[in-house]
Amino acid sequence: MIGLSTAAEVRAAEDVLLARTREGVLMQRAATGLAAVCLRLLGRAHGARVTALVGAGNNGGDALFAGARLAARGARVTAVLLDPDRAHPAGLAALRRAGGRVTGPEGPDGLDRADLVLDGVVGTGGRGGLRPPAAHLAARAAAGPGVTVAVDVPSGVDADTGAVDGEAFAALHTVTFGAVKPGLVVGDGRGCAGTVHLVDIGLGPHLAAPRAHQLTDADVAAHLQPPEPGDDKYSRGVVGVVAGSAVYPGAAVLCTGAALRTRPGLVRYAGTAGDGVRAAWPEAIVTDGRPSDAGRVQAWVAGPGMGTDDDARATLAEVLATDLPVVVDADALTMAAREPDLVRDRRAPTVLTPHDREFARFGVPVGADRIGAARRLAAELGAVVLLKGDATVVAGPDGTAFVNATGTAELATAGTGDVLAGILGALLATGTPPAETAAAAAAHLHGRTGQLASARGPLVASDLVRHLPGAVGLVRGSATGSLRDSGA
Ligand SMILES: NC(=O)C1=CN([C@@H]2O[C@H](COP(=O)(O)OP(=O)(O)OC[C@H]3O[C@@H](n4cnc5c(N)ncnc54)[C@H](OP(=O)(O)O)[C@@H]3O)[C@@H](O)[C@H]2O)[C@@H](O)CC1
Ligand SMILES: [K+]
Repeated sequence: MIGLSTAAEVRAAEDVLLARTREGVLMQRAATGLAAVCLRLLGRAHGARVTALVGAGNNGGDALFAGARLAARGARVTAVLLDPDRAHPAGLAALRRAGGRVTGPEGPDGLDRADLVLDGVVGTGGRGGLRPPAAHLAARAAAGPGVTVAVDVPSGVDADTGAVDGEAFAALHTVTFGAVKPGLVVGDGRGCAGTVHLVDIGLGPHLAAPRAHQLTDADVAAHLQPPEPGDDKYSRGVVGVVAGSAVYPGAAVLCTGAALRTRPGLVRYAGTAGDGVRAAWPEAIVTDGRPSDAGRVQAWVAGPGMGTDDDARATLAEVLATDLPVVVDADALTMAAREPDLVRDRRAPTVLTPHDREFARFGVPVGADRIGAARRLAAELGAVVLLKGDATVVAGPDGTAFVNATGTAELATAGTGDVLAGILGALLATGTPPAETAAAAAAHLHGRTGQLASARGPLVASDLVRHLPGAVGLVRGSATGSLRDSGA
């Protein structure tokens, strides 16, 4: 699990460490790690052209010291000082000693010929979008040929929320220090940060326990264990699905299939799309009656394609009145937004899975702080909120949050939400992980499935169902190191 630490949490840990280390040690650690990543990206130092955009704070200091290291290895480094009178004095001296050139914001900056552009305008001390002329230089860097590398945080991005209020530096890579900040992996900040590289500067023991996390394949694999010799269809979790309708059985078919393919135990379906489900999934146990006719289940998935009429409302209320975990998706969200008391403070876990428009029906639009928004609704309803997006956010009522790392734009197509709901039902049915962890694991697996299903071209939702067993295998395999990266 990767902890996501806010700027204040990082600063508090830095303060403890600064008091115990010689002056400048932390910045040297940061600059050394930054220069090492730049060298890897450049492939060579000698003759490489590097332009560093340098603000007046310590973020600029990091860029200057890293520039000095690159210059000492033969790179042609130009530092563009945005506020020449306030540039980090020791960093500036080091760059000059190493043979780097220095110019003001109006001077010759080499941006249009640079092999690499370092963004040291502003880091965790920033407020709001970039000011001119930094905004102008950032736009030129993005349009130029150089690899763009943000120092700690892309300037203009809110390190805690990922909000961009105005202009921000568009980085292909971000080298961040001490801990990954939430703003690098969520919201608009995710798009500005590119690939995130974490440099250890020794903060670990001093960091407060993070309240937000990213799961890795290894974390998710722990919830996708193969069956053991004593397992049977009941011990692997029985999922109940209320979804779809006679006219639109598709959602029921996708949701049921996803639950079956995630953990092939037992799926019971109750509703008017029974014929469609029987035809597609003979493995499912189908009743055309009410949820109470379905037999014993361990978690319910309610909502995809079920409609919002009186009958659908009664079905949803019946499921929510049980003491079982319930996934509230799609049409069920519309009904829950009308009547929040249906879901508020149930004793068993409830997981709501809104996209932005569904979220707004609960009263307040998502806004730029997606983690904050999910936490607010989760606390208000006493439920887990899974807020869908490029980087899906999960929040529990106690504020524990997760940001998904495996999302792909290919998942933005009809029916993929029905598949996610089915995966989530399967992971909730065993009741082992806390519901927010199960929801985060479901989002992770859904993303991995999307990556797999779109490896050779665009996907449709039923491709996801077909690729689920492969994705489960991929996640398990990556976790033991036999396949691909860690998934973070
Ligand atoms: N502490 C440590 O030991 C370590 C810290 N480290 C590093 O320090 C960084 C934090 O440094 P920091 O606190 O000095 O603030 P920083 O991010 O440089 O910004 C302040 C400057 O930005 C300016 N500015 C603000 N908003 C702006 C905007 N929208 N657009 C343009 N400018 C804007 C603001 O201007 P002012 O408002 O004062 O006019 C001020 O000049 C951290 O991210 C990491 O890189 C590492 O070396 C590890 C050890
Ligand atoms: K920066």
